[in-house]
Amino acid sequence: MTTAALLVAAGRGQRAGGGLPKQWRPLAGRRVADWTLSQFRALPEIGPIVLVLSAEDTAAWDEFAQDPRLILAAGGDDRAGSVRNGLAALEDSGADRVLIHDIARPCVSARLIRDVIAALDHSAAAAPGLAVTDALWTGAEGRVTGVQDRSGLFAAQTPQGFHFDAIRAAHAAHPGSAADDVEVVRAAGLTVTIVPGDPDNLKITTPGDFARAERILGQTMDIRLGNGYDVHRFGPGDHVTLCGVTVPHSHGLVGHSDADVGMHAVTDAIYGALAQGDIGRHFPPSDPQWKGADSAIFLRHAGDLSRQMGYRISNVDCTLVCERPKIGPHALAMAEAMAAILQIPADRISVKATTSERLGFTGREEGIAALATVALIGE
Ligand SMILES: Nc1ccn([C@@H]2O[C@H](COP(=O)(O)OP(=O)(O)OP(=O)(O)O)[C@@H](O)[C@H]2O)c(=O)n1
Ligand SMILES: C[C@](O)(CO)[C@H](O)COP(=O)(O)O
Repeated sequence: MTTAALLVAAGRGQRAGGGLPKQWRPLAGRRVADWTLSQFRALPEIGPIVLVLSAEDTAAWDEFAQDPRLILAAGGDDRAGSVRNGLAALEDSGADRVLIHDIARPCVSARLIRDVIAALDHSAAAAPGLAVTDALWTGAEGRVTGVQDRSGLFAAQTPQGFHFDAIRAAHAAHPGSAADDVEVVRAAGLTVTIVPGDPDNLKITTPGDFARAERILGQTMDIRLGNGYDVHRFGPGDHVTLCGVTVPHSHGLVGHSDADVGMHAVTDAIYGALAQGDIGRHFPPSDPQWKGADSAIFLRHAGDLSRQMGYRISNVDCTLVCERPKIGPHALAMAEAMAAILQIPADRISVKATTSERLGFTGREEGIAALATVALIGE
């Protein structure tokens, strides 16, 4: 079975205000759309992802066209039109099932997505619904005019899941507007299974919803910290390599690789945050192929592993401990070198130095020590 995700992101977000359409506005450190996308990307059960964009959002088209995982489709006049265009874009993708989701629901959980997929094993259509728990009134001109029986009422959420042929046929047979895709398949005579919804899976609709979504995402943020420490002794030579930068010096550093003590500490901090051992485990010093190796290989591996495990590097702080050489004039270049390897902005990396007041092995200039801390954030 191949399950596709179809994310509708072509709305203008007029009720949310704020100038920019709501899906492109920041939320807890990323854009709303990035949160939603990353929830689907992270699940191995999800195959192709269609992102439906408005023709007006030209910067988004340029940005997402670079992403090989995504199929882009143009938005329609309303949500249903956007869904139809997204389904057409999936025609040759081999998808048997599709989950249709509002990009404006960034707090969707992996649990909910999986529950909808599981329900599709025994139903051609399944969607999350929240049983209404508040009393319901009718009202006019600011006054209650009546009460409404709430029994059997549900608030509809997304992702709404369907067998692909069924939803394609239903939309073709009912090409008008509809509040959601459940309405479309019901008009085509399908039975829809209700999966328990999630109160946190709100649709950002009005300005106040941003603060609520931020609180929810803040609570569920998966943050991992790691530390790294390394030491290399001085030996003969005329330069040292520190955090990827060649610094002229009266001695070199001795090691199995290029002895880049700073980069080793940062690499170990990333492995530590991921609970994936240390450099020695991934690149054993007993293995001759790493003799004199460029430590960028180690750091790149740790950065790639972090992405594969679903974490982005939030920031890195590295301290070099030595009397000499002076680090300050090279600190920015060091941050930039490691940022290029890790594919993160240079202002998320700090390299600084301290002496040990001529105490101990660093004080006696027998070698250089390095400490590093990293923070990883689950995507
Ligand atoms: N022509 C449209 C209209 C809506 N949507 C998408 O449908 C989802 C649910 O719609 P809604 O919350 O109403 O979003 P907007 O239409 O952007 O909001 P508003 O009605 O306030 O303008 C959103 O992810 C929105 O981007 C879409 O892809 N194409
Ligand atoms: C699809 C939906 O999110 C289910 O609750 C909802 O129908 C979208 O409604 P809107 O009027 O487009 O916000």
